[in-house]
Amino acid sequence: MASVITAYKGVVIHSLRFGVLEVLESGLIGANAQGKIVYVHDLNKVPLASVQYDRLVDHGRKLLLPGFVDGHAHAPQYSFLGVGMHLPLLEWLNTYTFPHEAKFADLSYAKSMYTKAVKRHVANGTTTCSYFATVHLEASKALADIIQDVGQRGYVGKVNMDRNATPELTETTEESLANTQAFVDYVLAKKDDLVTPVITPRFVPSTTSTLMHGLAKISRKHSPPLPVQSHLSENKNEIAWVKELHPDCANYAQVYHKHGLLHERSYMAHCIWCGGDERALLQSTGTAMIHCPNSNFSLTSGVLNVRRSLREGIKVGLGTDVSAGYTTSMLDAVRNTVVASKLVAMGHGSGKEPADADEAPLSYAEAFHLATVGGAEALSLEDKVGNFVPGKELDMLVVDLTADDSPVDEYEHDDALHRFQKFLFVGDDRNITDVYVRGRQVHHR
Ligand SMILES: O=c1[nH]c(=O)c2nc[nH]c2[nH]1
Ligand SMILES: [Zn+2]
Repeated sequence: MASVITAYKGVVIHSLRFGVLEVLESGLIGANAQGKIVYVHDLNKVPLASVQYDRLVDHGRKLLLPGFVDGHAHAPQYSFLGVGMHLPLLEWLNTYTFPHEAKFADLSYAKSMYTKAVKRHVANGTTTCSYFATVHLEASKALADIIQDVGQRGYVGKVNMDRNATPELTETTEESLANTQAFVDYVLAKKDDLVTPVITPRFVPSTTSTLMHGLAKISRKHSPPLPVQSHLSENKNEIAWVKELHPDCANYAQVYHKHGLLHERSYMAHCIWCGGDERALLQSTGTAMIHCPNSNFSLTSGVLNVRRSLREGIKVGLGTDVSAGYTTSMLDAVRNTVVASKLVAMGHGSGKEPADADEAPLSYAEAFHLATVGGAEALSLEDKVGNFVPGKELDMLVVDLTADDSPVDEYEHDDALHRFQKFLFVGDDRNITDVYVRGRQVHHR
């Protein structure tokens, strides 16, 4: 029997290629009962009467956009979102992050905080999110359960730390590996491909060589390997510390590589200060960068030259980095990506190379591509999400610029692209009326 098709009518805007948007003023997206996109039509060319569907949802002048992919967020850090923005990385970790993360030993506290965090990300239009949990096994399992209950597409990792953490957060190497294996087994036993376990060494200073080797082994036991997420070259003091800990390695990225942690399903937050050799290593291993500009400004870490990384063939996605970044909103990541690229264009990029000052800033279409398709590529989800290409799954936002409490005004002279730009730069979660993941509605306001 043919699958039931639901057709969504509205103003369809999505990114086909870097900087290339498709805009359908009168668009129609069809999805089957499994949530797969079966067609996208331009109703100015194809009459509605000729299209097959079982149910029509008419969103009128509302925008239909692909959901955002947040490539890097710390779910426990939602508990102090907006606090501590006056400190640089290492001081911020010791003063705020570690004490707050220690509280996730308490499972009922963890469940309550993780529920708030995941719902807030979804309400802001993040249909796919890659989360760090904490070192705690039970709380990490609870985060995976909550992502599944809410219906978000989630990548989730139990964090590993067996050195240079506070006593409450320091695991033994054996415990860290055993609990990671238990976490992976727990998530895979769900047999739900919306929830994926991720190997999550916090960063080089907090993981010993033995632990890094063991984690790589857990990842590479699978084919394709389990995803690996971590932090790389964020802050100059952090980089100097890594050099002290691993004097035999030429650079920071080389430490992960030497331990087997860079492969086609690895993605690293920040990468601000990566030199040419490190970037070449990321490119050749298929490791993606997750650009988190709000975090990079907030912790005074630096400014990544995104266009150069893309030109060199490195996959780039965007992240909020909650709560070194002070919002769950990927709209903010889009805006700050544009701002960071303008700083680079004005010669203020980090790890400067002569070409920096000639770099063109990123356009809104390019930044939106990174927040959707780029993130999907970074997480190896490009065959499933990122845009509305038939065969992919329907992860979609319905955006109403005329919502009662909308922060945006629209006028008769605003065409679809003007309205889209207004949402990107002025809109917020009040404009996001509905969120769908794999064709299932997971949020409505
Ligand atoms: O932005 C960051 N957030 C963190 O929690 C963290 N841990 C190590 N390095 C980090 N960077
Ligand atoms: Zn982070």
